[in-house]
Amino acid sequence: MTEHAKISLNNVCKSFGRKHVLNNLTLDVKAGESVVVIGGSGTGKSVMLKCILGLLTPESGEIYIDGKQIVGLPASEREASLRKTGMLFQYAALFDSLPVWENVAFGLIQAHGMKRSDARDVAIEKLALVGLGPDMANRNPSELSIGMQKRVGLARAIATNPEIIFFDEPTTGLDPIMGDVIDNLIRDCTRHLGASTLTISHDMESAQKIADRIALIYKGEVVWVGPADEIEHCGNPYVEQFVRGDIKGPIELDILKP
Ligand SMILES: Nc1ncnc2c1ncn2[C@@H]1O[C@H](COP(=O)(O)OP(=O)(O)OP(=O)(O)O)[C@@H](O)[C@H]1O
Repeated sequence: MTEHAKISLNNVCKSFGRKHVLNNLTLDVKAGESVVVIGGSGTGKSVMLKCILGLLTPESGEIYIDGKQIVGLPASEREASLRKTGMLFQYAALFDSLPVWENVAFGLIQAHGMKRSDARDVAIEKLALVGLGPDMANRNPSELSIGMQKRVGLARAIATNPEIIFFDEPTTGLDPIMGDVIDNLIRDCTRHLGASTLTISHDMESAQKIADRIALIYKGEVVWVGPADEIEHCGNPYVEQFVRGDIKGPIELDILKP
């Protein structure tokens, strides 16, 4: 594990039957750093995130969260490490049965035992950080646009002031302008908190906006990792093909195989 890494994956392998999805995947996120993992469909990005969140168990390798190795730990100990993290899911994944403020305050009340009235105050403060006024607090999530739901999801992800935040395809399903708004909010909110973030994305433009470093994964391996502003001129053939969106190059599409 790299010194000061907040998240560290070391030679992580995960297969389903004979299909090797993660192949010795190694990646670090340092304190205060934003790392975006990009890659095509089916390259293992979600499986990587599920291994970190303990929803899948790798066959081998180690995963450290803030220095603590979590693979193979009993659920209660793993959950204790994950309590210092926040997460924004792909489609915000809000509870329709709860008003907006309670969605934001959910972790504060359930995992941190905060009094409901205090948690509501924190929720309103976090909603303000993502540009939503107190009039939103009692609304039902199903009344909101997708962009607003993403903002609520972001407010929830930062509600506990987590040191580590995971973002799963944060701009998927948004128009380019709303995508840009969400990218800016992600960048500003996470910098404001000093959080370390790991984001998975298909979207190069979004990755370049929010990342300090970008990692490209292909067939469950990191084939390039480097500073976001170097990606366009790095000379790596996998990156060049991905950036150009070209069919020709070392990246094979399963769908084109005979
Ligand atoms: N529970 C599972 N059982 C069997 N195979 C799985 C399971 N979960 C994922 N896979 C396979 O693992 C591979 C990687 O999937 P993953 O969802 O990580 O891709 P991804 O890079 O996140 O793609 P996308 O960007 O399309 O979401 C795929 O071939 C997928 O079918």
